[in-house]
Amino acid sequence: MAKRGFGSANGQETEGRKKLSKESLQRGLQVFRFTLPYKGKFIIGLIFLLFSSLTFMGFPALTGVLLDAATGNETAFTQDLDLIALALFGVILLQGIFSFFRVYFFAQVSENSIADIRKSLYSQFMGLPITFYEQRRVGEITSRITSDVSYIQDTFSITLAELFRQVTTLVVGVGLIMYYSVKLSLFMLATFPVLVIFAMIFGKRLKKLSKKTQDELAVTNVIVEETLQAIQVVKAFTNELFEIKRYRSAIGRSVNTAITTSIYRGAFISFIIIGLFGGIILVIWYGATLVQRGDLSLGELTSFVLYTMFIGASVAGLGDLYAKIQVSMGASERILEILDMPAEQPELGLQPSAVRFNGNVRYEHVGFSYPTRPDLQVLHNIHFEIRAGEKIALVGPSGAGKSTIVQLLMKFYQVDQGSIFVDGQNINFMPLNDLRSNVGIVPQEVLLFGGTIRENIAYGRPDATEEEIWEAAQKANALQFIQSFPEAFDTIVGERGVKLSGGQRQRIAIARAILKNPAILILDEATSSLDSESEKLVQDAMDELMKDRTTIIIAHRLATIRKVDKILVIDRGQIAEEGTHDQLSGNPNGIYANLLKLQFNTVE
Ligand SMILES: Nc1ncnc2c1ncn2[C@@H]1O[C@H](COP(=O)(O)OP(=O)(O)OP(=O)(O)O)[C@@H](O)[C@H]1O
Repeated sequence: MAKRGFGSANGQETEGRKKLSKESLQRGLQVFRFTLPYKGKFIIGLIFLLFSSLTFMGFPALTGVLLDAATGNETAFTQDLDLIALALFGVILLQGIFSFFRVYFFAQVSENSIADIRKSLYSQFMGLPITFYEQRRVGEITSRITSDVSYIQDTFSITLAELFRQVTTLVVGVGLIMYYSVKLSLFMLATFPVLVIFAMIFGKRLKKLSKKTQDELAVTNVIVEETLQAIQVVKAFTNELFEIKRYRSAIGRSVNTAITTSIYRGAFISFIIIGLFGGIILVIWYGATLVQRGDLSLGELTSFVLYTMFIGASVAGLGDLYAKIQVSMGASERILEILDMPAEQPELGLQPSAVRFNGNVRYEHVGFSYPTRPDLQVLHNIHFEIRAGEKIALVGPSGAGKSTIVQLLMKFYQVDQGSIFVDGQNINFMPLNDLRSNVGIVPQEVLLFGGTIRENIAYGRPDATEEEIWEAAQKANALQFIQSFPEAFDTIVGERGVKLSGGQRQRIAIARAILKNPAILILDEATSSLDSESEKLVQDAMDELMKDRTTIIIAHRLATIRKVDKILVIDRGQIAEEGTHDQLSGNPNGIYANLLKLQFNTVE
């Protein structure tokens, strides 16, 4: 039952951490185009960042001067300890103020540009064709707008500033220590490469283990996600214990890996502590000998040691920043890849279409295979015509291609062979908005959005008035049950609301379609049968909806389609028979007559 590999959103984090190549960097950096509208604020933020980094670098120097003044060393620019201490306060105060503005301006840039990225992504999601969604998991797509975007947000708000700060610290710091003592600086810098090489080897191993821990955790999350989604199945098969055991052993594995990882992490941290502080002890020791020889003052040594610590911290920080940048470059590549995909209709208008069709539909020798399964031809030479206002029914065995025929009319997919015409116009050369706003659909499985019944009906036409909604509900035979709820049209439905029955949901869908008032209607009959009273209410509502509209009914119960103008029997992607109910049932060897017999017997 478990869908292995589902919910890979967690794995994405590590997956996306590719090595930075020149091309990936160039591509990834394009995400900065979203900060362009805020470049003024970005530059101001950068200036404050520079100020705050530089003032911070004044702190060790002044501390050294304070010590030199205290020990009566002539090199101090003043011997007034109070004044130097005040200057130290001043530096820290300035640093605090600059930091405030840096955070404030960077937040403005990052929040606004991240919001812009999210808006663009969502608009793009709305505009991408159905095939995009068929080739990807929903979890994978949503992680673009959730986790990938947050990686970039981190970059805009923290990582970039940190990078800038660390580099400034490194450059200015190395310059300053050179100024204090070239000898000591060279001695200090000689200890660094050793530390860095060790840290890199350790770090790599740790990264691998962390990935393994994450993957193990992802597996446990998949179990929770799946079983909670399909809790009814778990309970129906009394597999609770089985699932508990499965979850427990997955958790056990993840704990074991996490503990092994923590040993490495602990070792890594102690290495850094011992290595780094060991290095500092060496520097202090060598520095002390220089002080003893009179080559360096005590204050200078103190400043030197403080700068060394700053430099050490920024080198250590840079590795972490590099990893973060890798992740966000990966995330930005994935986001840009989606933004650069061709949308279904580039002209996606915000205005509803004003074009009104008559409803003449013609399929001319249509052949089709789904883009996801190009080797399987689903439709062959489908050829028929419906004149405005006529009603036709598509019948045939499951998997014959009935739904595919109507999906092509909505242009969810492009036909491979032949063409489809609406009012004599090839739908390939027609604005999608015009086409789809003239086609209404009442699907088999009605999906309601979380919200009120009113909102769900108004989905057919968001600008509908209260009276129109009321009228549509009445025509759809839905008014009675809606008014039986204490909250009537304000009743919340959907996942966290009242659960409506199949027949009630269908009538909401019919009310939606009535509001939309399309020239062409597609009725996909529900396979699960309703009780006879509900069935009659739904059927009456459908009859009302079909009035004066071209209608295509995907029929599962043949009793409901006796009055249609034409029945097309679809078999293995072809029109096997065509005619009225009387014509088709008169042919005892025909598929339709046999289907009729079969259903008749089943009903009996
Ligand atoms: N999105 C899709 N991608 C790939 N193949 C598909 C897709 N949808 C349907 N198919 C395949 O196309 C064929 C026709 O399916 P279709 O849903 O049109 O049949 P149907 O007659 O409507 O069946 P039913 O009565 O069970 O709804 C089937 O073989 C099905 O597996």
